[in-house]
Order: sequence, then structure tokens, then C-alpha cells
Amino acid sequence: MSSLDILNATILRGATCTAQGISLRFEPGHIYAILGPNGTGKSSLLKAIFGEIEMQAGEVHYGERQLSRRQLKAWRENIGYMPQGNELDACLTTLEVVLLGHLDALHMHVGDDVLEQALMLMQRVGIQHLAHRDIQSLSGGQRQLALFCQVLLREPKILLLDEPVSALDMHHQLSLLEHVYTETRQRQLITITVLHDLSLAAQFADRVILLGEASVKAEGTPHDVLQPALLSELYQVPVERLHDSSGMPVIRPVRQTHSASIEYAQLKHSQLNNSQSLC
Ligand SMILES: Nc1ncnc2c1ncn2[C@@H]1O[C@H](COP(=O)(O)OP(=O)(O)OP(=O)(O)O)[C@@H](O)[C@H]1O
Repeated sequence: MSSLDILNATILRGATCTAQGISLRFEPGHIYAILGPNGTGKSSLLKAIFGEIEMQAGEVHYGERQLSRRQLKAWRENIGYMPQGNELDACLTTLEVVLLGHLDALHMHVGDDVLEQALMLMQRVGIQHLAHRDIQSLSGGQRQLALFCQVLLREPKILLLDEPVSALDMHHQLSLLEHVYTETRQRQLITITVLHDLSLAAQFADRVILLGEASVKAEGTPHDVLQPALLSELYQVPVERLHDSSGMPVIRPVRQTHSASIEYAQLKHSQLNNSQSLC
């Protein structure tokens, strides 16, 4: 079993440095949640691992292989990448969109085994009844579930999920992340997911990585990393940490009275030099 290693990655998006010499190791059979405020470079990190954007410096290794622009197709064979957003400008049914996950194996016809696998996945996430609907007629959450099936159909070794539950209701959030958890454990996947819901991350991630100011602010178990003082500083809001019945952290931003929140914002503003540095 190989690990995925990012070594000294520096990523520049336009004039913004989103990663400055970041190194991270991801092990098979584990879920890693990438967390951090808007614009801190979470999506950019996933895109860099997928080879969609080029890093200014650094390397990405998966076992013996190294990410290189010249061998992008081979590199991506191991990866199931579900980007943020799910707008699809295609006249395809939901089933056809799921089948695209197996594109490499698709020739002139779809084998019964692939079709069966696609339908089984759709059944597992509860969208089998949408198989023959035009993908564009689906709700945002339904499309998100279809794209998740597409990614799983690839049978990846590395799962890169960018806000995979952003459009889902509570029931579907839990059910999708339960699938992610089961697949990760059973097939020993390396799963890296961007999440904004810190409490969900605490429930499903083995390790969380907190990004901010082009660096890794903290990395470790949800219990260790999700500390109110650190989160409050990073997200610029007062944060309270509660615990659910099983002892998992529940992170809650705390609303303040209007005048208290202005004071808090002024205090934080004066402490903050510049949230985004240059590489
Ligand atoms: N194509 C681009 N050209 C220039 N700047 C970009 C581009 N894409 C992203 N950026 C900038 O890079 C920074 C990081 O963007 P990124 O999408 O990685 O952040 P994020 O942490 O995923 O944000 P969010 O939580 O809002 O999805 C942002 O400041 C963004 O404005």
C-alpha cells in the first residue's frame, strides 16, 4: 500500500500564494479533511494533486510514481476527483453521466457488468429512480450524488472530494459520508475531502488539516486540532466547542450582540496584518 506525499509544495493562483512549501503525507485507509476559511487554497491543493494546476515548486508522489505533466493520464488513473460545483452543460441522462466515470473502459457499447455496477452505486446512494432523467433537470443535491457515483465507478485508489456534501440535506450528507467512510476502509483508499462543516469533519475524518495564510496551521486528529482558540483566530469569529453524545467535538460559531461583534471584528482586524501572503 502506497502513501501519497506532497513535498514542499508552493502553489500560486494569479497573484495569490495559496501554499508556501507545504508538505503532507496521506496514508491508505484514512480520511483526511482539508479545512480552512474561504480562499485559503483548499481547492487549489486538490487541483494540484490532480494535476489540474501546476505547482510553482514541490513534488507529489504516489508510491513509485511522481506527478508529471507529461504523464498526466497515467497519474490520473488512480484518482477519482470530484470538483467543487456540479453544473453540467451536457445533454445526458443521469445514468450516462455516472457511466462516464468508466470512460476509459467504454468502447462502442457498455458492458452489462459496468451497467450493473453503475446502477448498484446509484441504488446505494438513493438515485436509481433518476437514472433516465436528463441530468440538467436534477436538483443540485441530486447532481452531486450522481457525480459521486461517477467518481466511485472509476474504482480509484485516491479519492479527492471538493465539498462533496455542500448541496445535500442532513440525511444525504450523512449517507454520502458513510459511503466515503466504508469505501475508504474496505478498499484502503486515500481519501482527501474539503469540508466547511467542522462538526461533520470531526465525525468522519481520521485527520484534519487546517489551512490558512498559505500554510498548514494545524494537522492531526479532529479532537486535537479543532480547538476554539485556533478556530476563532483563523475564522475571525468567536467559536464554541461542545461535544455530542459520543464525545465528538461539535463546533459552533457564536453570535454576539451587534456592538460586541463590532468590537470583536475591530480587535481581530487590528491583529490581522494580511491573511494572504506572497510566495
Ligand atoms: N483561476 C484563478 N486565478 C486567480 N486566482 C485564483 C484562481 N482560482 C483561485 N484563485 C484564488 O486563489 C485563492 C484560493 O482559492 P481556492 O479556490 O483554492 O480556495 P478555497 O480555500 O478552496 O476557497 P473556498 O472555501 O471559498 O472554496 C483565492 O484567493 C482565489 O481567489
